[in-house]
Amino acid sequence: MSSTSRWLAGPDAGDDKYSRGVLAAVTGSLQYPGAATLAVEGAWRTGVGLVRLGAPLRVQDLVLGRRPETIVSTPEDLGRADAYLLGSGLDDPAEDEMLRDTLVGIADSGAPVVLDAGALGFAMRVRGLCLVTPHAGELARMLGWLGRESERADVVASPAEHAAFAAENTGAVVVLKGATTHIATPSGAVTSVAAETNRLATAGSGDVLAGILGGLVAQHAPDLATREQLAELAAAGVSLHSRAAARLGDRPLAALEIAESVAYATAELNGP
Ligand SMILES: NC(=O)C1=CN([C@@H]2O[C@H](COP(=O)(O)OP(=O)(O)OC[C@H]3O[C@@H](n4cnc5c(N)ncnc54)[C@H](O)[C@@H]3O)[C@@H](O)[C@H]2O)[C@@H](O)CC1
Ligand SMILES: Nc1ncnc2c1ncn2[C@@H]1O[C@H](COP(=O)(O)OP(=O)(O)O)[C@@H](O)[C@H]1O
Repeated sequence: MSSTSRWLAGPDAGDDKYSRGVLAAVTGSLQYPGAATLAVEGAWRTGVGLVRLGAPLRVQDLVLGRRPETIVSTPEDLGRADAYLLGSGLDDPAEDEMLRDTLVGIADSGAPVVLDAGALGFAMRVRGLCLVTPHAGELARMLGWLGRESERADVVASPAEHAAFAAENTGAVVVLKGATTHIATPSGAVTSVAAETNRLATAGSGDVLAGILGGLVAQHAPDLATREQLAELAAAGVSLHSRAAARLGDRPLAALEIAESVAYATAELNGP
């Protein structure tokens, strides 16, 4: 079994929806409602057992219209999960005290967490395993919070080194997105995954990746013990995202198509 397909294996006869992993996502907002649909679709298509979504009512309705399998609630009433995805399409949680308290509670819970976009600021608070998924501009912002003032151009000029610095100083596994995605662990190891297609450069594509990573982390939460394993899972997720786009051919892509394609890309990567 390849290091990628190890993380993409399907259920066996003894499995049920709970043993296949429960992901709880706090994604989407009134400003960016669509990000929740993209992340939730990406997560479902990895084969996770159940996806819960905590979001405003309008966002819940949009997601249910697309994926009625999802269990929806407000963020405060999310319930128990094996892993959490926080942040894609989220307004700045610092502006909303109730939302911030909910995210702090999740960060403190010890469960594995994937942080994207509006929740990247929680990286230092997460007690369990933590994966963060910034693009170059977001990583520059994170580095400022860590006391290393940086511009997006600095990150682009030496991406692996900046990703490793952020990983070492937050304790999180950093997935620095781009045409080549650099995955850094706090010990300083960096794995680089070149995208199979530049068609991934489209709005919402990163929200789909966050959903994929959340879905995979939820499926493997019981056997994820180290940050090195989490980094290996992240590399598999990045390859899956890339394959999902590339298998659609060299044509313009919308992010939801990439999410839909994830299930078929899984089958391709797992081989016959
Ligand atoms: N359909 C959706 O709901 C989408 C939601 N998204 C969410 O949007 C939020 C912001 O993500 P970003 O990656 O845009 O954050 P960035 O930090 O790159 O940009 C923040 C804001 O700056 C502006 N901006 C930055 N670069 C620009 C440029 N070159 N030209 C014009 N405007 C520019 C945009 O208004 C943008 O929203 C995240 O929460 C993300 O998850 C995006 O993923 C796109 C799709
Ligand atoms: N030129 C490119 N070639 C290939 N993949 C890219 C390119 N630019 C960005 N990507 C990928 O597309 C996704 C974009 O994510 P992100 O920047 O968060 O956008 P969004 O916020 O719109 O979802 C990431 O997975 C990134 O690795």
